[in-house]
Amino acid sequence: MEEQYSPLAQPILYRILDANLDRTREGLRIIEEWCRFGLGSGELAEECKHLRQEIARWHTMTLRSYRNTTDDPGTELSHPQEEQRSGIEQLLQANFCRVQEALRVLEEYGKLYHPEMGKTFKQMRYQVYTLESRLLAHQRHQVLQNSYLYLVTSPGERLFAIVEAALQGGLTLVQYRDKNSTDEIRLKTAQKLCQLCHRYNALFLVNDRVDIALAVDADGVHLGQDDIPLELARQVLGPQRLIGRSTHSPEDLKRAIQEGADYIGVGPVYETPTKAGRPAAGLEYVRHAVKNSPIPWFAIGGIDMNNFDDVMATGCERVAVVRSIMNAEQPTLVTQYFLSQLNRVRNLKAYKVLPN
Ligand SMILES: Cc1ncc(COP(=O)(O)OP(=O)(O)O)c(N)n1
Ligand SMILES: Cc1nc(C(=O)O)sc1CCOP(=O)(O)O
Ligand SMILES: [Mg+2]
Repeated sequence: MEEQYSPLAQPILYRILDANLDRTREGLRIIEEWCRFGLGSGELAEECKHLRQEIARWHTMTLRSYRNTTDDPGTELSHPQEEQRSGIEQLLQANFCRVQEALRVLEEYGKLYHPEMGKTFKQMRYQVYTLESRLLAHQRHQVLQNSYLYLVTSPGERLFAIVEAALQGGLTLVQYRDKNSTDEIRLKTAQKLCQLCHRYNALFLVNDRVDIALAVDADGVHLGQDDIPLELARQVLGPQRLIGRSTHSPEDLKRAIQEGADYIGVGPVYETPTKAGRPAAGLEYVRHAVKNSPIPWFAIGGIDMNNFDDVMATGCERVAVVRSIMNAEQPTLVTQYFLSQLNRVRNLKAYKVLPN
């Protein structure tokens, strides 16, 4: 790498560059390990590796030779937040932040070192922003793919306690549904629920309201047939957030898939007081979804422990419930029961005891 002399005292510049080259390489390595071992995504891991190699080309022996760790006051500095990570989400966020900050430093100080360095590191910073979005999207889709039980909430004094109990039972997908509260309450509740779900690495979606989903940084939104068009929601939310769509007929199902829904609701399987007035689409429509939906879908409407086996007998693998969990005396146990039964059916299919 050719060097250009700068007015800044050379050892200082070289130490700044060395420290930040190190920081970006380390941060990217941490992210890469998650892409590889956590997400099993060769493509994302390869991208991190490629970036690390690009950065390594700038990390010359000359720059490294100016390192002076013993006299660096920065090695002693640590923020309490660096000592603790609440989960993988926070760990990744902290490392993306660290990499992006260091790339910005390299972009600015690099201009004093080499005519190409500023431009190169600016480009890399944008590549890292894109990587962060892709990783987040990948992670969300993966959790969705592995979610077989979906809790759609109803308002009530025990809302947070019930959702937390269900999360403790292994729930990974939650939708906040509240038809009557003021927007002020909806926003506050959504914020709290979102934090709660993320603490358990579960996805959090908002019913109907794209604006609230965005405001609380939810993982996505659930739209009904009478809500805003999916295309518009996608424009607002971007490609990395999830969009679910209710469907009540084969035509709805086909359209939702064509419009790019990430998952669909299929129902009501049975008439239900939670959605009073909507006629049941029935098990026949569930059988149609079994054969025709290439994307994840959840049977919904009146599903409880008594009729669960009938629903599963159609070949359905995922269910969404409101009352079965929200009205349960022991939401953790009910969640565990549903999850174990859903698991059992999938295992029977995997071992060919049941047809796929
Ligand atoms: C998973 C899931 N499926 C269907 C619905 C119903 O949505 P919608 O038709 O928009 O009715 P409301 O829930 O808004 O009354 C859902 N919420 N979740
Ligand atoms: C919110 C909702 N949507 C439905 C649909 O078919 O689109 S059925 C439904 C209510 C589901 O509540 P419960 O589990 O209490 O019957
Ligand atoms: Mg709706």
